[in-house]
Amino acid sequence: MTDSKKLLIEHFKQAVLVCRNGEKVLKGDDMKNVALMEEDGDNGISIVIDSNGLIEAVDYDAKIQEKYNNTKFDNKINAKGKCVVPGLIDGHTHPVWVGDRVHEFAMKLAGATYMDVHKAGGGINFTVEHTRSASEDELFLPFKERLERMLHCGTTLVECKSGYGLNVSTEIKMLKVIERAKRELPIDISSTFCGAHAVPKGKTAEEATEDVISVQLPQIVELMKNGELQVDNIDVFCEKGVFNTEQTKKILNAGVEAGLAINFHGDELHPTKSAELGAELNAAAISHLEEISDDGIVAMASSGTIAVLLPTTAYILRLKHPPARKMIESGVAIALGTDFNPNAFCLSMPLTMHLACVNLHMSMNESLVAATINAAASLNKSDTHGSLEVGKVGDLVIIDAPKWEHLVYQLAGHGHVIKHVVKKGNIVYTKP
Ligand SMILES: N=CN[C@@H](CCC(=O)O)C(=O)O
Ligand SMILES: [Zn+2]
Repeated sequence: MTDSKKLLIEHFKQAVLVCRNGEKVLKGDDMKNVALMEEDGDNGISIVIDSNGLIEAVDYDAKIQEKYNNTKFDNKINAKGKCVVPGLIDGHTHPVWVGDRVHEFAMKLAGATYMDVHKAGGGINFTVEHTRSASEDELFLPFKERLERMLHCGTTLVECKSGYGLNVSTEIKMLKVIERAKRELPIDISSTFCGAHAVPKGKTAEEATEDVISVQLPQIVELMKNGELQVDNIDVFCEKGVFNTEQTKKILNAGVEAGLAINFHGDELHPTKSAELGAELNAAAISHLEEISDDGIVAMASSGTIAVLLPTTAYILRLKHPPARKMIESGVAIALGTDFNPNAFCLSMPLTMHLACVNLHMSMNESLVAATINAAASLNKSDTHGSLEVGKVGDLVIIDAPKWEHLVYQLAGHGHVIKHVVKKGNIVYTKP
């Protein structure tokens, strides 16, 4: 009697493992060299995914055929001439909301800045109004569609924030909608409480800080205790005119006391010494960092805090880009995120990787590392995600091209280039 496995993918041309020796994060020159296997003449490469959806073997066809000769597979894919990369990981999104902001895109194209729109009552506060009055079902449906579109772009693990409630009932509603997606969709989610995403109308920043710490967080902790919510990270928008460094520190510390990992917005529109603060607090990750200081770079390199860079933000808002090269050369680990939100409507990691290459001057290898193992590390998940190594989840993307780089090179071409997306050994998307 032979045991059966979930999936065999065979005969492919390149397997981009990303890591080979269980590395949890890649920095500096190590971001340049992704671990890769190439077919050897007629001997292609195969991957076996076991009945639990974990990677059991990655090797040349001949070796796999010999070892698994008598094994039954639920599914087989002949990937001759194709390439395989790990499932992509989106390190930063705001995907739970209703009420688009296409009108604001027009305003920004006409010259308004992000803060002009925000101060005029638009921006986050516009989305808050719509999201507060939506039911859980009304929030879930567009969220589900967005997650499905992310999956079709190759994303198999995504960080999802609350933050369009700014009061306890709507923040909890958003986090519950995220829990429902975890149950119903074949995508892994790292859930982030971002009750300090903006100062709600009618409150000062000081009052909002107090509300997040003394009202919102304790109720979320109760729901975590009784199993209704499973929240992973705490986030704050640390920015001039939003939450200052002192307020940010208080909220992040309260999050840590509640058992959450620090993963916050900082140094985006103005320098706020967010990088220095995150390093001091041993943050898992800081996002944006367009305005990071030289001291901030040094501090993040020594604390090991991951920089989640969001090239769509600077692109859409015509801001200066974060100094990715300087950060990489100084030893800061870089991850990437789409920053999907009503201001930056981008669900595609391949497009984000392309922008990172062109605008942040990253190489394609660096962009893949940033979209896999380093993004996993920013979510404390690089033990299980982010590379094609034995024992990790069987999440991968099969690329219909002779080199994996076509995923990045073909600008907005992911719909054509991605043939299959596999989540835990299940084929969850096949190009029509
Ligand atoms: N900067 C703060 N938060 C978002 C924007 C959210 C919004 O505008 O709705 C970001 O990461 O870009
Ligand atoms: Zn954001």
